[in-house]
Amino acid sequence: GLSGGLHGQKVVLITGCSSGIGLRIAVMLAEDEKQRYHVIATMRDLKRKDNLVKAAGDLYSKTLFVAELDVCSDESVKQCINSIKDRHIDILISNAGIGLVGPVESIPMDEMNNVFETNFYGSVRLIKEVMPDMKNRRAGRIIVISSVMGLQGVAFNEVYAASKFALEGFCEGLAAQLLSFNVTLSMLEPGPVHTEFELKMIQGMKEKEWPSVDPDTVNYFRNFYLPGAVDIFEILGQTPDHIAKRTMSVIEASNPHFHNLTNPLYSPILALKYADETGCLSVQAFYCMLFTLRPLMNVGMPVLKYLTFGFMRKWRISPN
Ligand SMILES: NC(=O)C1=CN([C@@H]2O[C@H](COP(=O)(O)OP(=O)(O)OC[C@H]3O[C@@H](n4cnc5c(N)ncnc54)[C@H](OP(=O)(O)O)[C@@H]3O)[C@@H](O)[C@H]2O)C=CC1
Ligand SMILES: CC1=C(/C=C/C(C)=C/C=C/C(C)=C/C=O)C(C)(C)CCC1
Repeated sequence: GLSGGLHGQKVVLITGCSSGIGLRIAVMLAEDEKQRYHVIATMRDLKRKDNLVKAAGDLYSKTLFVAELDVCSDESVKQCINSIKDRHIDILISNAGIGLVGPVESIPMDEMNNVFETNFYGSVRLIKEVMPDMKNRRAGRIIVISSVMGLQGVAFNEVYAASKFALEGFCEGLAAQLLSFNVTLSMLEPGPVHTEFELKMIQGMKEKEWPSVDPDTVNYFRNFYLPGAVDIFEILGQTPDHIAKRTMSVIEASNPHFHNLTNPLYSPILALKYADETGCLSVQAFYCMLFTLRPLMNVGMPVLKYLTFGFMRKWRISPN
């Protein structure tokens, strides 16, 4: 069965565990020395479970169990939650998500819908199904994998950022409501993380044609944004392991925070938004870093490095 593990074990359900961050969180919790967690690692397509099963090794069927769950389907979510003993979930980790990069004018509306259906409604659907039981029991933890792009937009990622902004707004309201039921809700806001997400975001974009987009925009995207994004991942990229450790510390905290930014090197970029309430500072700085500084003298990235490493080095903070 999916649950009914050792006495006193916490039941954890995680979405999107076929790869990346979800896979690492599932395995790390299953590897807990004190075996405190009964992990239900879910994915939409069980044919993709091999990497997870291999990473879990001996723990598969001991502390880690695999189940099917597609966050885009009401039926799939209900079926999975109903299959759990007493529908009892102590810790819910909403991780499943997809990226979307490229000039807005080239993206069909149904692709935008799919991103919202997965990243926003996918989390909403899951939380809506699990939350009433947590409220009833007056206990529970919900952790949502958001993104720095849930707090600050990035050029050519408009729709992805919007889906994560939506999630942040939804969860900020809910977190306050849930406190009176002793249920905590926390967001994780990672910057770039080396997963399949990165491959899809960068590799997948290099060969792509943009027939319906004007040449200037295509030029900005291909020759300014993409190399910039490659640099950002190279300079700031974290491992899924880092995000899993951070998730673990949120789970174990007695009073978990609502926002949990995982990458101290990204914080100075985010600080631009909060340093100037008119919004001009961050919009202008992004414009300069992306379109003017970088190509002119190839100083865009040094500026970024100064913003991040320059400020942070003296406090000896590293991305991993
Ligand atoms: N990598 C990064 O730079 C960052 C990622 N994030 C967020 O982290 C989360 C995990 O992404 P990451 O591990 O990097 O990327 P991956 O692409 O490696 O993993 C995404 C996971 O989500 C799953 N998924 C997609 N659609 C659905 C669905 N409808 N139902 C269930 N599962 C689904 C994928 O399954 P399948 O294998 O079937 O496609 C996969 O298991 C996402 O929410 C992402 O937005 C946040 C900040 C930075
Ligand atoms: C190119 C470029 C940028 C790109 C940032 C990127 C690419 C961030 C990626 C974040 C991810 C992948 C989050 C996932 O959820 C900045 C710093 C905004 C400004 C300078 C130029």
